[in-house]
Amino acid sequence: MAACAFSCSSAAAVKSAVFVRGTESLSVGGKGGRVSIPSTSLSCSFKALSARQHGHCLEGLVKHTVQGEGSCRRKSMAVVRASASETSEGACARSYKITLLPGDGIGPEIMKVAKEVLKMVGQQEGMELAFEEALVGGAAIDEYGNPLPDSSLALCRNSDAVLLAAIGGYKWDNNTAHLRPERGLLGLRAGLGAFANLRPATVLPQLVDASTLKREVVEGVDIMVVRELTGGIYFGQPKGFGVNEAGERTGFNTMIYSVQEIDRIARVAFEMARKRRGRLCSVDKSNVLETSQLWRERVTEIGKEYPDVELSHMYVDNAAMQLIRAPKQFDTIVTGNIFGDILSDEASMLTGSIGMLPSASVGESGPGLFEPVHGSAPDIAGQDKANPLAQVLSAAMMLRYGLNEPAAAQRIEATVFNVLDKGYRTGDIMSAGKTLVGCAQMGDILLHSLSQSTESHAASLTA
Ligand SMILES: NC(=O)c1ccc[n+]([C@@H]2O[C@H](COP(=O)([O-])OP(=O)(O)OC[C@H]3O[C@@H](n4cnc5c(N)ncnc54)[C@H](O)[C@@H]3O)[C@@H](O)[C@H]2O)c1
Ligand SMILES: CC(C)[C@H](C(=O)O)[C@@H](O)C(=O)O
Repeated sequence: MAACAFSCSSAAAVKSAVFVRGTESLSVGGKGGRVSIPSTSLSCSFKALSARQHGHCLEGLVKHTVQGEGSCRRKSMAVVRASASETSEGACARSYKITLLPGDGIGPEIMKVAKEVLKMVGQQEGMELAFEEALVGGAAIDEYGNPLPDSSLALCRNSDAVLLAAIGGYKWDNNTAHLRPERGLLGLRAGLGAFANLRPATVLPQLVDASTLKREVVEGVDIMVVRELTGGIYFGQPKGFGVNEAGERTGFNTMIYSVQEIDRIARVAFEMARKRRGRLCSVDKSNVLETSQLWRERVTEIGKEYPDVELSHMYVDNAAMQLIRAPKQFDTIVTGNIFGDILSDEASMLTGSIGMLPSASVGESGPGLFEPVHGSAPDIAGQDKANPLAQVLSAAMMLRYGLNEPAAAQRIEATVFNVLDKGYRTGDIMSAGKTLVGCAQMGDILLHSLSQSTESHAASLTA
């Protein structure tokens, strides 16, 4: 596994113009936090969030430790990795262990595309990518009677990054709770400590008309939803089924957040907002819920550390409405687990399709988890109709946020951009005058376009 060090100052260390615009650097975990998302300058921070020189780099997201200025110069980047090996060209190869979790439904179809794209971009960027696959969700229930076998979690934990497709399907919908695919996903997120879920919703110019909303409403939308992922009502105890005084069956869950859980996700969100357009909207239901009252109080308190970020608060019901009414008012949104689940799905429709939205889930230590926002789409599984772009873009987020390989990430994003520019569309984003393709064909087109990409071409899209 890669233990790396890097210190780069490259114009080619790309700022993505497309999907994570302006979010080049982000430290997770607050003061003393251990995860840093790479910046355009590819220097890392640790402890003091503002100390973005070189020095400490994250242990955590990529389990890397900085060892000083790189001695291997590749293209315009100075990169050194403890495990770097010499390639036949004498260039430094960075080695990464990536666990792939294809999961269920359309998962295997879209993962196949993403894997091929990663293989090609790995060659182009001089990375050694070692892939291992494991079962999770329904596929793991079928094989092992467990939606998250210990072996799958162990493999993930021992990776540099985890790329998940999606889990779930009709077949397992009536299983008892511990034998549901969703339980595997939640266990994975918790098991990796991936508490911060970054869900960008960016309307690409090519897809403005794919949205069900009016062009003038969605054009230019660029929102980052920062969703708390390992707390709240999803994990609160007690939960279960019972019987009330009238003898009726009941079901109950507990929505609970601790100060520490709120503070750390708030810091992630403030950092994110600071790197974007400097506006953070915290979404809660503090007019009703005590959990939300604490949430609002703590977010306001943490906000004092970020005087440069404009903080606002909004009730979740209003936020759901405002996202449709005037989505451009939002820059960065921070919210709890269940509100984030719902709002990010809603935000996906601004962009045309949930099939376009990637996500990154990161924690204070351990590898990050990268997955599309969408589910296993059982209604179209096995029909070659799935849009693989959210999966491919999740792979790009993995490269940028999980492996600190922004040039490779940007190369993928530019390729997606190009393919859309040329008019290729899967069914979910199809519009008049465009060319309808299936999942596999979209993969072939991506590979063809990627094979023709050059660094200068990729960089020109971000200029
Ligand atoms: N992260 C995950 O693994 C995840 C996320 C959400 C839902 N799920 C699970 O997925 C299953 C189905 O859930 P659902 O139907 O509510 O949500 P879904 O996201 O799977 O599908 C919703 C709709 O969007 C379409 N869609 C989704 N992804 C698409 C893609 N890449 N290309 C084209 N169309 C796409 C589907 O065909 C469907 O019509 C459930 O078992 C659910 O628990 C898993
Ligand atoms: C499948 C389910 C557990 C999951 C969630 O609710 O978090 C999904 O909806 C998502 O958004 O990734």
